[in-house]
Amino acid sequence: MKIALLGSTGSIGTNTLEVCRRYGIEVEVLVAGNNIDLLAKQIEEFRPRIVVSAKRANFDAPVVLHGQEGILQALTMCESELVVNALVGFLGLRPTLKAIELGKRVALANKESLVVAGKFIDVSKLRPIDSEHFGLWYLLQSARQPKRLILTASGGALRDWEIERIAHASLQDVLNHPNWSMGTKITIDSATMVNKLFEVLEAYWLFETKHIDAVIEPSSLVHGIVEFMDGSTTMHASKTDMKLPIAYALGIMDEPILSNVDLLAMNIAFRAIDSERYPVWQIKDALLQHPDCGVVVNAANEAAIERFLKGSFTFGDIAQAILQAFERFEGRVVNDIEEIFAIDEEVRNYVKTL
Ligand SMILES: NC(=O)C1=CN([C@@H]2O[C@H](COP(=O)(O)OP(=O)(O)OC[C@H]3O[C@@H](n4cnc5c(N)ncnc54)[C@H](OP(=O)(O)O)[C@@H]3O)[C@@H](O)[C@H]2O)C=CC1
Ligand SMILES: CC(=O)[C@@H](O)[C@H](O)COP(=O)(O)O
Ligand SMILES: [Mn+2]
Repeated sequence: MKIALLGSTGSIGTNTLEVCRRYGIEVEVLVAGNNIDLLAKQIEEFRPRIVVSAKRANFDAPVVLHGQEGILQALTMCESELVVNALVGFLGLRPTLKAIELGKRVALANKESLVVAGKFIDVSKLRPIDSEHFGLWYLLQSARQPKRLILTASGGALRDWEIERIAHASLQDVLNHPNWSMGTKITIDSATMVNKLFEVLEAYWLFETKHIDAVIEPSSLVHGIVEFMDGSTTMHASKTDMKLPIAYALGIMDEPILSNVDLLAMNIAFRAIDSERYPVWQIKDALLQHPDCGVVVNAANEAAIERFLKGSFTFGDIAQAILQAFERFEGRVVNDIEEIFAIDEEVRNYVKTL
């Protein structure tokens, strides 16, 4: 089997390459952004036929492309039937759509694709990499009737902070995730709880139910929970290591991928998600009622994070921008995929004015 890997230099990308290394999977395409040095090392080891970087650069590969158009060209040119989309943000949407249009399957880490355009994505072509959705998928293999799907959240870096201090947390504070080592953007999303808001929408598109909720599980050892009609509740537990969901998404199953959790070291307790600590959580039900507004929340979040990283927004401003954008663009219905791109731009421009 060979794969096209988009986002090879990131947290999911490097974990994917570890899985490829371990199970001898050929990598036909490597796509990265600006981490040219790491990309060059990956090329030396995996010898891909096609390489794409954000900006024009020289690499030792038969085909070298660049930019977002280069990613789409690489997908068209490659033979791989499986594309791992580990790009971060809205930028990942066109590659997801293109891969599906070309008849390929997508191992999807780029949750933003589903958040903004779930309505236009054939989910039967997807294998979810997100740990909670992998956990839910695992639990849903039984033929029994589920009643409610529950995602777990770590609570993020600020989960034990006094609420009054949170609005002025620094980037360094926010990046101190308690359990997972991930890219900057998703780690910020974890601290605002936007990540879980996105995962609720992701679960809605993947599993076609609105009976979805989330709770905090501070150790991140339980990933997904299913309540069944008969009164049973099952939970998926595994170590905080993305190689398990990634391996399954690559078709490697029932292998000793990870060691099991140490039951005697587990101390599982659940907490409710509090909208005072995580203001974005107040729109969770409204967003499930209006899933087309995922594009609004995503664009506001990406534009607000950009301002936070540049210093013109505080951490607290991120949630406020999302809530204001959600109110302003309330109930938007999206009729076709090009409208997604138009709304995305409109919302980003709106956040610039705040
Ligand atoms: N990390 C995790 O454990 C999990 C992540 N996810 C999701 O997976 C996705 C990736 O997350 P993560 O790996 O943490 O993110 P990272 O920031 O670690 O990696 C992002 C990748 O995208 C590449 N990239 C960024 N901009 C461009 C561009 N313009 N052109 C080409 N490539 C680009 C980066 O390249 P470069 O670094 O070279 O600039 C990097 O390879 C996100 O959607 C996230 O929400 C979901 C569940 C768990
Ligand atoms: C590993 C993974 O799937 C992430 O999405 C993780 O869930 C983020 O942590 P939070 O639970 O803090 O959002
Ligand atoms: Mn997750």
